Formats: sequence, structure tokens, C-alpha cells
Amino acid sequence: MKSITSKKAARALPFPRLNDNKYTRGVCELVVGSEAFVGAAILAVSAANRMGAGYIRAYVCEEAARVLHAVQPSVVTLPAGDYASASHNQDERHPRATVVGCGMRGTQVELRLVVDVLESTDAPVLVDGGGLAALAMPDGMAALKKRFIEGLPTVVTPHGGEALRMLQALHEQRALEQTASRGVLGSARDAKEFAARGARALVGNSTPQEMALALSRAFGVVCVLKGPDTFIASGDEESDRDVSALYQGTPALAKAGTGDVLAGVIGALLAQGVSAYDACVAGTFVHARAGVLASVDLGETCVTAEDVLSHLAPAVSALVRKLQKEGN
Ligand SMILES: NC(=O)C1=CN([C@@H]2O[C@H](COP(=O)(O)OP(=O)(O)OC[C@H]3O[C@@H](n4cnc5c(N)ncnc54)[C@H](OP(=O)(O)O)[C@@H]3O)[C@@H](O)[C@H]2O)[C@@H](O)CC1
Ligand SMILES: Nc1ncnc2c1ncn2[C@@H]1O[C@H](COP(=O)(O)OP(=O)(O)O)[C@@H](O)[C@H]1O
Repeated sequence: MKSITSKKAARALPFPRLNDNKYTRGVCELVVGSEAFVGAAILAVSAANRMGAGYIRAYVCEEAARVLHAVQPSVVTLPAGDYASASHNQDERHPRATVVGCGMRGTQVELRLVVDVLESTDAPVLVDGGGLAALAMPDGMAALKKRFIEGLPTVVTPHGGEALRMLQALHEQRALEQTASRGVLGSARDAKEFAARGARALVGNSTPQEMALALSRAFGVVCVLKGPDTFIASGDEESDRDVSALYQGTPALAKAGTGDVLAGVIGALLAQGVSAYDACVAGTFVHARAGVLASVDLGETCVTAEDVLSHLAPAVSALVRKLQKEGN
């Protein structure tokens, strides 16, 4: 397994070109938050705005739009339900990406929205938080499969609990299909119980690296499995970089909202045309370094997700200095 170094992260970072305009620098769209979790939307959108995408468009609830107008007036806001009816395709000069799911609670309306996003853009999509539940549903699986076949990149960023739920749902669905096709178990309830037990046993014995790899291959995505150490699986069976590990974090990052910041960071890199794998490598590194720099300033105990956000710029600057020192 390879570990992610500052050199690899620095080389993946995009920089504005002299003749860029806000659209050629990349449009990052975010379908995030809910009435219950307005904060997740603000954190993800603010992180994306800080990480260099030229245009940030946030599809959010009314309350989140109100807050964003006050704290990030450069962000354009639209109602979340408007996403599916707009065009989201990219071209060579105009890269873009969509982040979906941070701060969702997993309601039917939200899960449909996640599937709509997967179906309505040819640009990279990052799915996070409550939106991940949509991927184990038949519609979500079908949308992911279609994107994979068409070569459209999708990134998922689960924490340990979300990864477990995704794998269990996948195993349950497979076991249910098998028992149904063989007519093994009588009632639907028995079949579901049997499938759930099998799934728990299978997933319970897996290491985080194995879980990241299993998710990336099963769903045809790049998987960033977050935790004290973070594992990135490329989902590419031909590749020599199947799983990379990031060991540079700090327990100061174990705070509500830091995952929403990470989703915005990676989303902004994707929107600037960085490949899915490199965006995850550079994004997780910058995020971890921002946590470390915030800890140096404030002490591990006092760091908040807002502090991680405000240390993204110093973390990027440190990487840029490293690149310059190496003469690249
Ligand atoms: N300000 C806001 O608006 C914020 C909004 N947020 C939004 O809330 C939504 C729900 O997300 P959520 O993460 O809070 O809850 P949920 O998905 O139920 O998982 C928690 C369960 O999983 C388990 N678990 C296992 N491993 C774990 C790990 N490494 N890290 C964490 N948990 C781990 C853990 O069980 P344990 O292992 O501790 O027994 C626990 O029982 C989501 O959309 C998110 O974006 C948040 O970002 C916060 C700020
Ligand atoms: N003990 C730890 N050491 C290093 N990094 C951690 C630790 N705990 C959590 N993190 C990082 O903090 C972030 C938490 O993300 P997540 O669990 O999705 O939080 P939230 O949903 O509240 O935003 C991830 O990037 C994870 O890797």
C-alpha cells in the first residue's frame, strides 16, 4: 500500500492560468444540507469556495441560502429541487463537478435528488454524508453502473459507519437476490434477516483498507474511507495504486463538520479538472495539513471545523512553497 506524501499532493494541485476566467477555472456545484443540517451545507460550500474553483453554485434550502448570502456572498444559490432541470455538462475548456449529500438525512426526496444528480451530469460527482444511502438502492446502483460504463468519475467519501452501512446494504441485496432466485427461504422477513446476518458477518471481519477496496470495486467509484487514517481506493483493477493511505492527520479532526469541509475541498479540485484519484489524494492531504496547522495555532483540544476551513489556505501555501523549493 502506498502512503500519500506532500510531494504527491503538491503535484496534483491546480493553479489559475493567466488567461483564465471564472468558468474556465471550474464550476463547482453543491447539492447539500437540509433544514436539520444547515451547517453542513455552509461548511462544504465555504471549503469549495476557498479551494480555487472559479464559480460556486449551491443548491440548498432557504435557510442555508440566507446564511450563505451573509457569510459567502460570492456563492450563487438556487433551491435544491432545481438541480435536475438545469444543464450540468462540462466541456474541455469548462470543467465542473457536483458534490451531493453532506447534511442530508436520507429522506426519500433527498435520495431521489442524489440519483438525479448522478443521472444528470457527465462531470465528476462526489457523494457524501446522508446522500450515500442512495447508492445502495436499486436506482442508485443503476445510475452508478451507467456512469462507470460511460467512464464518468464518481467519488464517495464515507466515514467508518457509513462505509459499514453501504457494504451491509450491498451484501443484503445480493443475498436477498440469491435466496429469492433459489427459493431457499420461506417468508420475505426470514430472507431479509438471513441476508442481514450474513452481511454483518462478512463486513465485521474487514479492515478499513479492505472495505475501501470492496466499496470502490462494488460501486465502480473512487472511495475515500475516512477515519484516524484515511484510505483511498481507486477502483481500478489494472492500477498499481489500488489503495493509498493518508497517515498525516490529527485527532483534532475528530469534530463534527470536518468531513463536510473535506467534501468541499475534493469537490473544488474535481471542478478544476483534477482527476478523481488525484483530487482525493491532494484533497485529503490539504485537509489533514489544515487540521495540523490549526492544532499548532490553537492546540488539538480547541480546533473546530471552522478552524480547519480557515487553515486551508496556509496548508495550500505550504505545499506551494514545497513545490517551489523543489524547483517544479
Ligand atoms: N453542522 C452540521 O450540519 C453537521 C451535519 N452533519 C451531517 O449529518 C449527517 C449524519 O452524519 P453523522 O456522521 O453525524 O451521523 P451518522 O451517519 O448517523 O453516523 C454516525 C454513526 O456512525 C458510527 N461511526 C463509525 N465509524 C465512524 C467514524 N469514523 N466517524 C463517525 N461515525 C462513525 C458511529 O457509531 P460509533 O462507531 O461511534 O458507535 C455513529 O453511530 C450527514 O449528512 C452529515 O453530513 C455532520 O457532518 C455533523 C455536522
Ligand atoms: N482520530 C482522528 N485522527 C485523524 N483524523 C480524523 C480522526 N477522526 C476523524 N478524522 C478525520 O475527520 C474527518 C471526519 O469526517 P466525518 O466523520 O465525515 O465528519 P462529519 O460528518 O461530522 O463532517 C475525516 O476527514 C476523518 O478522516
